[in-house]
Amino acid sequence: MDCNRERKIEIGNVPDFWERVCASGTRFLGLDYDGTLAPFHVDPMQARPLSGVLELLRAIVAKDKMSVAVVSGRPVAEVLELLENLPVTIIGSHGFELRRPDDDTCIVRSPSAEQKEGLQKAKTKALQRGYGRKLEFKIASIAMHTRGVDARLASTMEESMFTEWSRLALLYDLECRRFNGGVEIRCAGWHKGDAVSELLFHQPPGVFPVYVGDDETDEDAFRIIQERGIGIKVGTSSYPTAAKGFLKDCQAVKQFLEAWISLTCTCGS
Ligand SMILES: O=P(O)(O)OC[C@H]1O[C@H](O[C@H]2O[C@H](CO)[C@@H](O)[C@H](O)[C@H]2O)[C@H](O)[C@@H](O)[C@@H]1O
Repeated sequence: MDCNRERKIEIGNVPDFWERVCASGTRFLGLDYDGTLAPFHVDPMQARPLSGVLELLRAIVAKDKMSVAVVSGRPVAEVLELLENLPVTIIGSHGFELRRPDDDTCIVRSPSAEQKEGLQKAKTKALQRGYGRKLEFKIASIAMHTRGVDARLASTMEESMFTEWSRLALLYDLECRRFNGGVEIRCAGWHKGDAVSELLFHQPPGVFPVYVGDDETDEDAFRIIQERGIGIKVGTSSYPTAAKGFLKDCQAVKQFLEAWISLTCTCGS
């Protein structure tokens, strides 16, 4: 990896981003997966990082594997497969799973009995509507995917499940959230932001956190770090965001990673 060439993509809305990162003694980088490291694809297991991104991640991890984490709504096992077993901390299932780079075991937060009952009812509701083939079952949530579905039908599906699942959420300590390409009902009380906060607790005091993500679920992480670091939103926002900076798309994220590497080479990590 060429460390000597300066490559600094501009971070929208934060013109002094690289100066601020460089001025910090230690940094932590949190990266969302879908829509951030990998462009969307109708088939979730075909959503691969852009060419060259895995190599960049390997270089960042080789420098300091404890200062970076991939934070996803996907199960850890899927992220690990898509990242070709990259030895990096992975937070999966919106924070409910954690896998450390040196440990094959995955730490899982279990939903309560009440939440499990609610998820079961949520499954039944979706099956009754005939959406079974669009469901994804995870440790603490059920997602209904609509990518690839005709836009009007997708909207009908999303609205109906959002309404039904929101009712159930109130009764079973769950929450219903929209995401890019569907709707998800998931356990309340823990999210990406909490999981990132837990990781930061084990970082050196004064660490400067940067978090890059594209989706509504990343807002929890943006909020957690906003007082002490910088959240970067990928793409344009159709809702208010707690991120301070912006990157256009996954290609821009790749350029960001290149700049991050050259930065840690020139001003230390
Ligand atoms: O937190 P993320 O890493 O952004 O994960 C969010 C969801 O990503 C996956 O779904 C999304 O990407 C798929 C592949 O491009 C796409 O088909 C789908 O429409 C997107 O919503 C994943 O399947 C979900 O489990 C994650 O929650």
